[in-house]
Amino acid sequence: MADNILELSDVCADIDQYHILHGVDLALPRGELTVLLGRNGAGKSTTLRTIMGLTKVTRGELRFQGQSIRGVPTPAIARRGIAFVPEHMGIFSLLSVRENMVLAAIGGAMDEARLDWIFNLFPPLKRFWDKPAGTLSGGQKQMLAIARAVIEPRELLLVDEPTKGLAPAIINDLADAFEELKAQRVAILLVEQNFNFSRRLGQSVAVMSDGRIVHRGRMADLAEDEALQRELLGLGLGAHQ
Ligand SMILES: Nc1ncnc2c1ncn2[C@@H]1O[C@H](COP(=O)(O)OP(=O)(O)OP(=O)(O)O)[C@@H](O)[C@H]1O
Repeated sequence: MADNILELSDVCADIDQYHILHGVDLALPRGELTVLLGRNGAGKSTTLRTIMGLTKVTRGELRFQGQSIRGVPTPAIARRGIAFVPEHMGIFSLLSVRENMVLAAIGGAMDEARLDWIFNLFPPLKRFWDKPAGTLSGGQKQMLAIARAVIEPRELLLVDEPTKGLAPAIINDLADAFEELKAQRVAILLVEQNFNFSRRLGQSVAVMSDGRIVHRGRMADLAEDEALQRELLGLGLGAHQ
């Protein structure tokens, strides 16, 4: 059997009275970056929130490191080693970059060596260390949000659309940082709409449609198959430029 860090089988989830996930089957290989693709409204963000225990699961099973996390409270899921960077990043605008990081570290103490590694990953955070997070650019805020998620060693990182609204140069810096996280063998589930970014980083890929996974495989195979991209994602030639 493949060595999967997280497995979802037949997961159904509701938001209020709405059925949003309709039987999600997903397996994340340990130490790999998996991209979750799909059109707007397919259920990608809801899948991440469901893994974190933030939606009501009505059917199915979620296993992290072989153990069920269905019904486990969100803080306990985080303590088991899953970090979540939501689309809106969850940083504190009025607090400094340093204060944001201190709040993210368990017990408030930051490991010096780990902080050096983070500064190397995201140099602007060192430059703006004592500045309010609200004064950072969009890309720098995204860097801070990811840095907060990895200030403690993590087994699995869930990141929702980190490139949304960012300029190409910053997207490139973010891609470099994800390469470094991959090199550390952190498993990552990345929700993305930017196919070029996804293609560069993804090892495995899953595609969602209408609350289900409709394709799972190697990213290299999907990247080569333009007909499949069109069928699954509606991508035109523009995605390949
Ligand atoms: N709070 C909510 N109340 C009702 N419906 C919701 C709520 N949040 C999401 N939905 C619905 O759930 C479905 C899946 O949304 P979700 O945000 O998970 O999709 P997505 O694939 O991440 O798309 P996007 O890229 O647009 O965020 C959509 O039809 C959306 O309208």
